[in-house]
Amino acid sequence: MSRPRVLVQRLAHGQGLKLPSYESAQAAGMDLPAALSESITVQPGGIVLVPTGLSIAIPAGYEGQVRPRSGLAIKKGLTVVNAPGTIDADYRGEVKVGLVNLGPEPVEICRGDRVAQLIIAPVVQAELMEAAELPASDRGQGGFGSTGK
Ligand SMILES: O=c1ccn([C@H]2C[C@H](O)[C@@H](COP(=O)(O)OP(=O)(O)OP(=O)(O)O)O2)c(=O)[nH]1
Ligand SMILES: [Mg+2]
Repeated sequence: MSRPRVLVQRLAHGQGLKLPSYESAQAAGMDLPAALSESITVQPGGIVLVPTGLSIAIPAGYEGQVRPRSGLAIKKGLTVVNAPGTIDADYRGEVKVGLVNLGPEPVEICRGDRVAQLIIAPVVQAELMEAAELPASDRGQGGFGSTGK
């Protein structure tokens, strides 16, 4: 499968940091670095918006998803507060990572730490068509556990 080309611009405060890359042959995500000038500590329950020092241009028909790294989430409780974050193809601002500390201890984040991962995925834009009635289905209005445990 051909790879969509994503342009990446390193911002001034991202200079010197490693560009995100796929760390294994079939990795789905590229880790995003924290482009902090100095370390920060996220208190339990605290939310921080972490710069990556990167702006990207994703081709039309794709999106970026900012997802947690499982190691950080499971070991420390540090996860993406709006997971999965959405990077629109037409967004040219800095990619930022919203993190929340769900763990019991403060978590320190240092410059260069890989705090989340970026997935490039195809998207479709639908056409909404207003209708007075919807076509019947077997499920109907059943949901929220209607099929049992
Ligand atoms: O984790 C994220 C989520 C979003 N963004 C950037 C890229 C995205 O294209 C833009 C808008 O995101 P979203 O649509 O989720 O936020 P919004 O609150 O709806 O803002 P807007 O009104 O600007 O769309 O913010 C990030 O850098 N990181
Ligand atoms: Mg939006």
